[in-house]
Amino acid sequence: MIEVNGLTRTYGRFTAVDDVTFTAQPGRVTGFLGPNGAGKTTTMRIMVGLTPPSRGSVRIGGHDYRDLPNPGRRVGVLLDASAQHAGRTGREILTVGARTMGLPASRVDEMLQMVSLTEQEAGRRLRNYSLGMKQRLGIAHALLGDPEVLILDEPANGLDPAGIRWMRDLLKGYARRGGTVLLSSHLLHEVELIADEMILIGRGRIVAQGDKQTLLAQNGSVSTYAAGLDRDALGVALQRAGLEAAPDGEGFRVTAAAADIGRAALEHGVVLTELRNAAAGLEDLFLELTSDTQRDAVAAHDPQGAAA
Ligand SMILES: Nc1ncnc2c1ncn2[C@@H]1O[C@H](COP(=O)(O)OP(=O)(O)OP(=O)(O)O)[C@@H](O)[C@H]1O
Repeated sequence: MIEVNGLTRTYGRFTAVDDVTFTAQPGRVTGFLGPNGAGKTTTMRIMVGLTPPSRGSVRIGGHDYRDLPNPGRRVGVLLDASAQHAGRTGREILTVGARTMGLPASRVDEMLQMVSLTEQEAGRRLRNYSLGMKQRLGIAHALLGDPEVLILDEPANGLDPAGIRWMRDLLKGYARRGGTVLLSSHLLHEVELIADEMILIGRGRIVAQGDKQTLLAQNGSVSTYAAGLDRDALGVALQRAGLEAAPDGEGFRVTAAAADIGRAALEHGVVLTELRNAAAGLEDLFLELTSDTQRDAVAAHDPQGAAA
């Protein structure tokens, strides 16, 4: 388990991480999601003792990371896949890691196999690795000591679609076996499919957290598109049922569940031709919650403003 409590990091007068509190539970994949510069990397660096916090604390399995005698056996870390000796081969990097952790050399082959790096690729120097290969090696390095906690910063970066699916299955399996996974991303779709829990961060502050359903429900995203054979009659039926409806194309966007709309239509003898979930979804929620922290907010919503 990772427990982050009131974590704050300032640089001069700038606050990069602002009173961040959350828990990543064993058996779950927790996604740490936020736009560029939101404070994800800084938070993760503090977790593993690379950056001191200005305030607050992080406990991993009840301990401060720096107090762990053989940290690689407890916590697998991938912060920057390029932050290894560029002149070493992939195999050498894993071998050094295995020796430091007191693991048998056979573990290196197991890991290379697990991340699908071939014998030939493992013999290449890191400086000649593609970004995706570096990520695979970084994941192998994080998993080397069979730790119970994984902290991964943008692990999907540079992976192709098949690689992303592979990583998703790997991390889900790891969590299913009781591991704690915290992974960051600035891309919602990468996190959405893999994370059981999501922590949304913007400008150093947590703006929302919970599982997908909770996040959507908390933010009142119940919205249904409804259309009927007789548009006016449907409008009257919705109004009489006290449902909030806004005209949208041939039908209405209604702030109500499909069952309530169906009932209203039935009561007034209106034939429905379309009834579907029109909730904005997590993407919109993510952009909305972090809107004042998105540097491209104006350009994205106001193309003319962007051109001006
Ligand atoms: N050593 C430092 N000195 C000054 N500012 C820093 C330092 N390290 C990080 N920052 C600032 O803190 C903010 C958060 O950066 P961080 O790298 O944690 O963001 P991030 O969420 O990981 O972003 P990205 O998705 O772009 O990787 C940024 O504005 C960054 O410039």
